[in-house]
Amino acid sequence: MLEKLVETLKIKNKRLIYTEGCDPRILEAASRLHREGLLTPVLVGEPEAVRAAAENAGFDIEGIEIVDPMHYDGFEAMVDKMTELRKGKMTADECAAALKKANYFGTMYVKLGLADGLLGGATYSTADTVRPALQIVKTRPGSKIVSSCFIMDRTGADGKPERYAMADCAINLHPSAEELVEIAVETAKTASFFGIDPKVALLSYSTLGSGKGEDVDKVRAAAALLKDMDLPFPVEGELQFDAAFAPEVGKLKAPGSRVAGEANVFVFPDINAGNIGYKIAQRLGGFEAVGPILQGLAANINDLSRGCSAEEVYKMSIITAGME
Ligand SMILES: CC(C)(COP(=O)(O)OP(=O)(O)OC[C@H]1O[C@@H](n2cnc3c(N)ncnc32)[C@H](O)[C@@H]1OP(=O)(O)O)[C@@H](O)C(=O)NCCC(=O)NCCS
Ligand SMILES: CC(=O)OP(=O)(O)O
Repeated sequence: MLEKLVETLKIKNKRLIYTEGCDPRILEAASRLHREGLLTPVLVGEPEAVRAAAENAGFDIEGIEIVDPMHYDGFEAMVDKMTELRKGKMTADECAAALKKANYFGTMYVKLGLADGLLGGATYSTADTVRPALQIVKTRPGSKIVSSCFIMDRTGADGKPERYAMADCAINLHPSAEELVEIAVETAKTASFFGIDPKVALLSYSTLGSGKGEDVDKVRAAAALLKDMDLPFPVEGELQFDAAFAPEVGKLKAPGSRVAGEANVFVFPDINAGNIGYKIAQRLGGFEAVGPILQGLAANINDLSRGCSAEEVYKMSIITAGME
């Protein structure tokens, strides 16, 4: 999955800042990435505390840079820059207070070009990891919203690898039809990057008019907008998950559809469905969930699930540093 990115990283020597420098999973992944020469980790935290945490957990962080917001030489300049960026929205005092925290400090570190990317969320919630990025880094040109997707991987019962993309499981609470369109397009791009030939299903509790309700109307509207666009991949909606995924149900409920029964990119109608859905696939379905990979942000910043493993931190580090 990550071969392409690993090769890029070996050449580029990217700096990645971690907002939770004392977390054992972060320390394990950072130590491994440093040892393998894939990137230059920068850990945020009080240096003695970070070193003690590494020693307790048994990871070698010799030679890894540690930055402490409370004793950072460029702190005043950082406050001034953030105050300028947040003009009319946050005062200088509010920016100074925010920057004492690792999530805001790390985000400004990236904004100032001192690191190429940021990975956080091993202990910070998604909201606290993503909000500084939304406020300071903002969306990249051409994107109206930041969204997210998970790449879901497992080896099937027949021994063959299975890979799907699921979105938006982490950021947008109640996306509008237009926002679902943007989420679908961005997720298809992310899926392609990870080797999926996208067939996009817009999920619902209804298949092509079998159920009624405002939520169905929203998903139908998004599907109609997508079908009117000149996209290089097929889209279908609204579809129930069984109609999207199971070939025999797809044929029955949506005959003639190019996506039904074969979908590999699943766009959920809202964050309730998305977050619950990906965690069910992960915990009951045995899928490895890599993400949430942020889409539409003007910098390489990613979140982790607090339930992540060190291996997931390692993979998300490679994705965060390596994706353009
Ligand atoms: C992402 C999230 C934290 C933003 O919420 P918030 O901070 O209350 O949002 P606000 O409306 O106050 O907006 C804060 C800023 O972010 C921007 N913003 C909010 N959502 C955005 C989005 N999806 N894309 C781009 N920008 C966004 C706003 O424009 C605003 O910018 P400004 O301060 O410069 O005007 C919120 O949508 C959220 O909590 N999402 C769910 C997170 C979660 O719990 N996930 C489940 C586990 S993964
Ligand atoms: C993505 C996600 O659900 O994150 P967390 O488990 O940290 O809430």
